[in-house]
Amino acid sequence: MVCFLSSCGSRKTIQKGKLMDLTSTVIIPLLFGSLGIFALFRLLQWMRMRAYLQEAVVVITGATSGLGKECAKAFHAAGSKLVLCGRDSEKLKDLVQQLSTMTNHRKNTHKPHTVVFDLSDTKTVLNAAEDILKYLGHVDILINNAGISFRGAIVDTGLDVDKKVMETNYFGPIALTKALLPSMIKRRQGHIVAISSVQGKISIPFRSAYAASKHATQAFFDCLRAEVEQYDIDVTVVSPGYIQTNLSLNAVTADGSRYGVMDKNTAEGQTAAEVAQVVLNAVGQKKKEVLVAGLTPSLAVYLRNLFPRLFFTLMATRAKKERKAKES
Ligand SMILES: NC(=O)C1=CN([C@@H]2O[C@H](COP(=O)(O)OP(=O)(O)OC[C@H]3O[C@@H](n4cnc5c(N)ncnc54)[C@H](OP(=O)(O)O)[C@@H]3O)[C@@H](O)[C@H]2O)C=CC1
Ligand SMILES: CCCCCCCCCCCCCCCC(=O)OCC(=O)COP(=O)(O)O
Repeated sequence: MVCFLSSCGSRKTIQKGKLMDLTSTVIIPLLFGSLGIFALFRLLQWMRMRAYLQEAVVVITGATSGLGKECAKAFHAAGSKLVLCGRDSEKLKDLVQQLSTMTNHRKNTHKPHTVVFDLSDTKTVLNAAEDILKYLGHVDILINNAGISFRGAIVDTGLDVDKKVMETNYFGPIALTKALLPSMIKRRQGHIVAISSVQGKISIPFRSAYAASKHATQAFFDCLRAEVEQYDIDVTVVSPGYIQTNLSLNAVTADGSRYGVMDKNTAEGQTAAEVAQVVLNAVGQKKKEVLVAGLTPSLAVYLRNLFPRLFFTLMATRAKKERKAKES
């Protein structure tokens, strides 16, 4: 019996030794090897992204404010050649001045070009596209960022207001995209980005024109992605939740006037600089779509798709509550 116990003990010791051998000869080298390969892969991915953005001709609409302005800073710092678009030439000049003071010692930065046009006027959009191609020869990355929001009840809203939001958020960006697309197809190279919204995936009360324009944006650029893949052109749709910008201040209301209120959700949203970094990385990694939102807006998207009846009930309750708050 004593002899049996001692043989058991020594077998356990041998097994323990074998396990330690296996850990030191196989598991640890395998673990470190995999970590090394992963780190190398990420480094190569990062280098490829940096090379892609450096010297790329990047057109950004709505560069005078909020997310567009922060995207301008992020892409400028990455060494891209910018074409900054906006309606206000003074604001664009100020931004160029601001960018010229941002130095990046490790990168060659470029003085941006500016183009002034109104997205809701298709003729000026087409002229702008012509000018961009004339002066820069080609566009590598188009960031359709400019947009306006809306606040109002459908029953009170004139069709001219719906059209204005649609012109700015949908027809303007698609006109610019269509005008630049043939040159991208010819070069078999290009990247088109649409800054949509969580409201391109869900619809909330008193945002009809805005949510409709963002749903149309999502649909158009999803179709485009499929159609241009054969020409090696990439399409990225970015869907942010609330961002701390002037979007609510600049929103139009049912009668076409400016809303002029900084909403609590907007003021408490993500910073525009944070979202601009997400846009930069999404473009660098050629992502097809990105949802960049807090917990509630993100869950709302899943709820809309998985439990639509519950989502519709919640939205109806929200509409009643908001109407009551307005009346009191
Ligand atoms: N802020 C938020 O919570 C969210 C924003 N987004 C989207 O982000 C994008 C940027 O908006 P954001 O930075 O937040 O808002 P801002 O109001 O701060 O910026 C909007 C930009 O769009 C430009 N713009 C508006 N109308 C026109 C027009 N007719 N022609 C040309 N340019 C125009 C503005 O120019 P100007 O200075 O001349 O007015 C401004 O540069 C929009 O597409 C918006 O829908 C998406 C989700 C959330
Ligand atoms: C924690 C459990 C949550 C479960 C989900 C309940 C669903 C509640 C509804 C939430 C609605 C979220 C709306 C998000 C809207 C949004 O992020 O929009 C981004 C914008 O484009 C903002 O534009 P706006 O003009 O509306 O300020």
